[in-house]
Amino acid sequence: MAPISIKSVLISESVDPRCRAILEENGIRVTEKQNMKKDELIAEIKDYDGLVVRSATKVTADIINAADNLKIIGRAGTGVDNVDVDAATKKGIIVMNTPSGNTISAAELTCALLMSLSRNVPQAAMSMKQGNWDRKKFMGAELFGKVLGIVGLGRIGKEVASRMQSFGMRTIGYDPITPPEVSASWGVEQMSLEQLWPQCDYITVHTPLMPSTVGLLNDETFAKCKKGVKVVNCARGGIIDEAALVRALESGQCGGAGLDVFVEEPPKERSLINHPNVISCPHLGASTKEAQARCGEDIALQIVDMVQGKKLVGAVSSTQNYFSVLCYYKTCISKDKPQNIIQLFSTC
Ligand SMILES: NC(=O)c1ccc[n+]([C@@H]2O[C@H](COP(=O)([O-])OP(=O)(O)OC[C@H]3O[C@@H](n4cnc5c(N)ncnc54)[C@H](O)[C@@H]3O)[C@@H](O)[C@H]2O)c1
Ligand SMILES: O=C(O)[C@H](O)COP(=O)(O)O
Repeated sequence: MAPISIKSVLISESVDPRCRAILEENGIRVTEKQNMKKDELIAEIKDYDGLVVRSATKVTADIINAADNLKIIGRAGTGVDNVDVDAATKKGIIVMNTPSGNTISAAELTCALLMSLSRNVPQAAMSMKQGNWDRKKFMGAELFGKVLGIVGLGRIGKEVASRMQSFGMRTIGYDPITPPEVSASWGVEQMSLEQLWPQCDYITVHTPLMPSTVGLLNDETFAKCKKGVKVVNCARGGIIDEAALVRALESGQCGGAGLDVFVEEPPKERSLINHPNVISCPHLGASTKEAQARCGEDIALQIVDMVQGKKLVGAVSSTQNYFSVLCYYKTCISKDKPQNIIQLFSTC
């Protein structure tokens, strides 16, 4: 690939210091500025060739349109739903992510929420802090022998499956791209969502947020589930419709929810978070030392590879790494024929 000149990079969120160090070692000037207001970003973005973000910076079309010199948007993490990939592609800006860097951390948090839901750990801990000793109220249920439905059998879905199988859970799942024989080799039986909903004691979602996954769990699909099903969302707010979830919790159709992500972050609407059967975290899936070190390092190395004209290999390992692979190739190779990556993916 022809080298791409990147002299200055803005890091707009808390990214591991290795990111800055690697970029600077390679002669790239780095500015770190957190909590920038949208107008500030619009005013300053023209000064940079590269932008490194996590999930909090909303890289909207108006920011991209003001980014006269931007060549790359690097997402130190997985989801790129906070980046207007379409607008970036039209402007010839490459969008890259580091999708495998936080897989294990997100999978481990998902398992922690599943276990916490089964044994009411956060509620019991809170009750103890309040001076109580309530052994009856927090009666739980074993995970052993229960059915876990995994919607989205990519990197994280696969890691969740193997961990929860070790607890004796039966794992079933659905994914429009991962072949059933592949997921079967990791012990996940694939089936249609219609078949999956009524069988699950627990459901966890691990899809990207895109039009086809918004509200995957809604009033209609909750009604198809077992009464008392427990759900976990460590993927993106909105994959489980929040208003439908409140209604399902109120009616008892949903017996509990473990949520790491929300439509609005931080959420202003408190009815979900305050519900006694909801346990929640402030988007902590990738918040481990290890995940942050990997993501910060990976994104810096990927940028340096581009500066040096190297082919992007990095974490690219399967068709599921669609943002890294396709955005890279479509902007570098098919610049004359920009395609909407999300549409392309959802029609695969
Ligand atoms: N909470 C966190 O901090 C955290 C951390 C890492 C990743 N995530 C999020 O987790 C999600 C999954 O990440 P990943 O690395 O496993 O991604 P991945 O690309 O490896 O897997 C996603 C899978 O979802 C499948 N999929 C797409 N549309 C679907 C649909 N309609 N129904 C069922 N499956 C569908 C894809 O085929 C793919 O296999 C992303 O949204 C990501 O942003 C959150
Ligand atoms: O998609 C991701 O990588 C996760 O949601 C993590 O987001 P964060 O980098 O803002 O923690």
